Amino acid sequence: TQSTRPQRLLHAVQKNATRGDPRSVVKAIDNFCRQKEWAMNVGDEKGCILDSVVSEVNPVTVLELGTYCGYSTVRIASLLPPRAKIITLEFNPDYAKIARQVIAWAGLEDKIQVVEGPSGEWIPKMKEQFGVKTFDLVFLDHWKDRYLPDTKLLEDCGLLRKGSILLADNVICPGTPDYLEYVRNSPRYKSQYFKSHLEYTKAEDGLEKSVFLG
Ligand SMILES: O=C(NCc1cccc(CNc2ccc3[nH]ncc3c2)c1)c1cc(-c2ccc(F)cc2)cc(O)c1O
Ligand SMILES: [Mg+2]
Repeated sequence: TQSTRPQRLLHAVQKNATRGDPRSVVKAIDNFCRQKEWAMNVGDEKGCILDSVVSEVNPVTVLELGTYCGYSTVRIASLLPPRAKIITLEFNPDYAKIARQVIAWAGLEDKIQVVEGPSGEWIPKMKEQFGVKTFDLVFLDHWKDRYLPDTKLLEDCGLLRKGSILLADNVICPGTPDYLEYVRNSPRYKSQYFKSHLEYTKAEDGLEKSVFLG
């Protein structure tokens, strides 16, 4: 039977990256996507912006919406302080299966919890299921029409505190117009756009960083 793109991406990691070396896993995925097949990882250019935001925030609790193959999960987790944790939600079970193996290859299982299911169901359960009080950083990279409803859900569930950072991928391509309008016009957020390019291409894209003001 034909393999899937996530399976081929995992094989490229297992072939080219060093076990236990997260940066080599990131490099192997970027090389695979540049040389072999495009895939919807945040990529190396936007990934550097992600790295700088993570390093600046130094989060203890991170929520990622949309794991895919675990590229940004590994990128973020490799920068976290020792006791910090990242919970990453993935709706597609096939993606989750691959992501767990990519994360294991990077040796970051202890810092990452991959949770399968839709954000709309899991966000209201974060406190009771995972003992989360609030998130220091949320990375939004799932279905683009879910960014706004899930942001409102995070607010309503009391999962954001004064100073929590939302970092959203793809605000230009594919685009998240309703989300952008909300975080840029709401008095409850201070927003900043980081212009970049769609992963592995010359098309414009960018990340929107929004600070929750409480
Ligand atoms: O659409 C995108 N990513 C999201 C996505 C997409 C498919 C499946 C899932 C299933 N995972 C999922 C779903 C719902 C969920 N709820 N909670 C968790 C959760 C997880 C997620 C995307 C597209 C492009 C892109 C494509 C084509 C093109 F030409 C230009 C650009 C570039 C990106 O960087 C992208 O991130
Ligand atoms: Mg994305």
